[in-house]
Amino acid sequence: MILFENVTKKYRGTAKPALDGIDLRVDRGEFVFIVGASGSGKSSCLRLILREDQPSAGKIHVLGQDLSKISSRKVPYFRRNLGTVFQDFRLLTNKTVYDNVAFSLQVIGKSRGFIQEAVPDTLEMVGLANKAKRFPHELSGGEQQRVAIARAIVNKPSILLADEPTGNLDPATSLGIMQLLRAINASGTTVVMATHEATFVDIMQQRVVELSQGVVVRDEVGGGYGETASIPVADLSEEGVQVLRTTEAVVRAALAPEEGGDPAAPAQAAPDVSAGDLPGSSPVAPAARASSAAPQAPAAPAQAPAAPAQAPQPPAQAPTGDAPQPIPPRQVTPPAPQPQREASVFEEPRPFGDSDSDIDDDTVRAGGPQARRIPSFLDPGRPMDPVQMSETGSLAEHLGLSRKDDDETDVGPVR
Ligand SMILES: Nc1ncnc2c1ncn2[C@@H]1O[C@H](COP(=O)(O)OP(=O)(O)OP(=O)(O)O)[C@@H](O)[C@H]1O
Repeated sequence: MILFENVTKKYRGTAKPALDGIDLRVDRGEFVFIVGASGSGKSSCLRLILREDQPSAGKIHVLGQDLSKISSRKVPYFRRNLGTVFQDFRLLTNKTVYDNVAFSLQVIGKSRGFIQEAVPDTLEMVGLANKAKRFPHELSGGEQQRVAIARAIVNKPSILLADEPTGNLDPATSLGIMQLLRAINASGTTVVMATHEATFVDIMQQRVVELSQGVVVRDEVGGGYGETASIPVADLSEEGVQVLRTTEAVVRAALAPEEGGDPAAPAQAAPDVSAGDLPGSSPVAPAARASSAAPQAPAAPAQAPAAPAQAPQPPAQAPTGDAPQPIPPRQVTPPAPQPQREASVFEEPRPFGDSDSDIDDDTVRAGGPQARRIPSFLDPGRPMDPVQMSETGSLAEHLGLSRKDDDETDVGPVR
């Protein structure tokens, strides 16, 4: 699907190449993190895949095409197969959410009927069906990134390239974005993501390609960001470390594959971390914080831990002989479950005082005065059937998202 053969990229006026003899193969359906210190060549790599730039030496094939043979005139057609997401969202500020997503289809000449069907479906998929009429400045950062992701996937690209997609987001919001990228990958889209986010890379146990000064120094499946010399350790405050650890506990429980289960299937037992564990929220009980802050410690729950409710899901793809051989997932010990509290890590700040009518009923969880509004497709307990999804190509449908929601009245025709 993506093949780099001895690729070197040297920018004009620079002494050292940004990429130096890279060999890389990414197969269909993979989720690959590209990590490395600032300046190690991650973005250069993505730009070459996108054919925004050409290598100084070596060959690049993407989707079976030799990129050196694609004429400039045909590059836009080639790019229709690739979705891109960036750290800074890059939304059109004078267009609504709906029109931002629709625009990417209009420019490639999709019919009005196609657009009117595809855009609401995709907005549902990213949990923004009820915000179609908003403008970017009326959205939170996480919501803006979800618009950018909707725009990137609305034309069902084979490959999604993400350059630091969570770089401008807080940890809890980033988690929602990672869940979304993972769901998109589970539906069959190959995802290549450049990132500095050690937490997600460590926990998601996907393939990790590490660059150092333009050279691949590590390429492993199920690897972590962890103890790599080329990654700068962030200068975090005590509070920052605490937030990161708390997030790590949440992410581990929500995203890590179950032991012996399918890496593409979401963990069935939601972690017991409430909004109180998240930055900017009220303090939590010491016991809860302690369990979150020490995710590796053996769980010693007072009550029997929640057993996985589902049998392991089938893999999204049959492994190919060319793909790197998976290594067994690392032992992951989620924080000890605590009854009476549900995960609410997907809840984002609601700075604009949304009324309840703004919320899709399907996303409101029953149970208690503080029923949380979690887009159902982001619910870590929600089973996915990637095989079924890939058969129809409709992620929204197989995530159980009905189109009979309030977005039908919310979105208007393309202007
Ligand atoms: N257009 C350019 N002209 C000259 N040098 C460039 C250009 N783009 C990137 N470089 C250099 O190439 C090297 C790799 O840059 P690149 O942006 O690919 O790294 P990166 O790993 O994505 O960094 P970061 O994590 O900071 O985004 C750096 O030394 C950078 O200064």
